[in-house]
Amino acid sequence: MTAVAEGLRDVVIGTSTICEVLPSGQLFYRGYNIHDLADHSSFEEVVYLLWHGRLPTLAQLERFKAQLQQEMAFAENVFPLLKLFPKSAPPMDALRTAVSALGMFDADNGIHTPEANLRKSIRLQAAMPVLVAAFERLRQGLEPIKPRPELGIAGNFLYMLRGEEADPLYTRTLDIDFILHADHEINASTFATRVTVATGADIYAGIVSGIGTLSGPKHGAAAEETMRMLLEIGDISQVDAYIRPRLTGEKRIPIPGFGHAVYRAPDPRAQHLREMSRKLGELHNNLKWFEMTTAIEKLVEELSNTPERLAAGKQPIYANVDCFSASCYYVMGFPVHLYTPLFAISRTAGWCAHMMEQIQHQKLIRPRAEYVGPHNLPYIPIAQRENGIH
Ligand SMILES: CC(=O)SCCNC(=O)CCNC(=O)[C@H](O)C(C)(C)COP(=O)(O)OP(=O)(O)OC[C@H]1O[C@@H](n2cnc3c(N)ncnc32)[C@H](O)[C@@H]1OP(=O)(O)O
Ligand SMILES: O=C([O-])CC(=O)C(=O)O
Repeated sequence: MTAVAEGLRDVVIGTSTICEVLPSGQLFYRGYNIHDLADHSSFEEVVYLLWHGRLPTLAQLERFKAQLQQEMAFAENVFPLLKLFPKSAPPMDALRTAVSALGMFDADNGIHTPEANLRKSIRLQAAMPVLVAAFERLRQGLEPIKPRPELGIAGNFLYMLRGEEADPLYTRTLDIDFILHADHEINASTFATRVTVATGADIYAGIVSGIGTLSGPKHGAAAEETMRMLLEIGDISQVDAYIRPRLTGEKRIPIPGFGHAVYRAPDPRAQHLREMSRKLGELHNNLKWFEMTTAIEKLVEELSNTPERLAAGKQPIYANVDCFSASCYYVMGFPVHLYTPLFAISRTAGWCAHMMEQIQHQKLIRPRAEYVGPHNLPYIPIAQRENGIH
């Protein structure tokens, strides 16, 4: 058997035309630079790009937005179920369960034609923000609000969460955040969705796998962990005392929001989020979290930029996409437990694009493990086994 690739690092699982991640710190969706998309595009336009492989014309985008808007009420099928969940349920668990149930209301469930998969993707993309906002209101003891589809995905999400139309600056900030989080090649959750549909399972099953996989702190929950760390540190004067021992002490503890499995240079998405965090901080006259994150960033880079690490071919440890998302969301007033669901809303775009591509490939994904356990043990009948010696 070939050499073991722990964590499948740098293993190429197939070809794709969706997303290119370069270790040198560049990111492209369908060949378009993430910087151009973040500066000029809307989330809906990026979803169209990811699913259709080309940027839409104005008429195509209007038609696509209308399709998304039409499906925003679809999520209401599972509102009675959301009401049964405990208010203390982790929102990612609620989302995973709600999406799983929603599939049973979709007439296209189990139909695998490209047309049916596109219709389901539109329904899922429209449903995710509605489900997240509705469950958050229920958690707060409030009734879910009916969507206002004409506000678009980001605007309607903010409206459904707060019961009032959001400031256009907030809507645009969230829209850019969704663009930046929409896709990232074969990250863990996208891989999980591809593995799921490669068996012939439905894309609802794939999204359930994706949500479950995104919920871990090494992946999608890193922004929540970053914010909890910022709150624990409490003040910029405490940054050094908190970070230094975790990076250089006997027992190393990973710093959330830093490091990446592919990038060996700064994550190109972080620069947009850093700037957004600064602007939001200025707007609210609350630069505390931005400044604290920047101080951590400077220290982590400095402490990881050692001659020993560089000699061993390791790079400084840079901020990833989750690092400055934390302070952006906090200043925008989102509860910390909503940060990962926000990620799931945007990543649905990438998950669906990858699942639709995977279904075209029609190849089961089935890697191997190198077996290193014992061989050929004698089978001892249960009555003769003693204290684990058998
Ligand atoms: C959307 C996303 O999923 S982005 C990632 C979100 N996750 C996080 O922010 C959690 C914190 N980060 C991490 O745990 C890691 O960086 C991961 C899981 C993302 C990537 O892990 P790996 O691929 O193993 O990282 P990599 O091989 O580049 O690590 C190289 C070295 O840097 C260290 N390192 C990497 N990230 C960190 C970090 N956040 N804090 C401290 N040290 C780190 C590793 O311990 C390793 O050092 P060593 O070889 O001396 O033991
Ligand atoms: O690509 C990865 O491994 C993680 C990541 O940045 C993402 O999913 O956005």
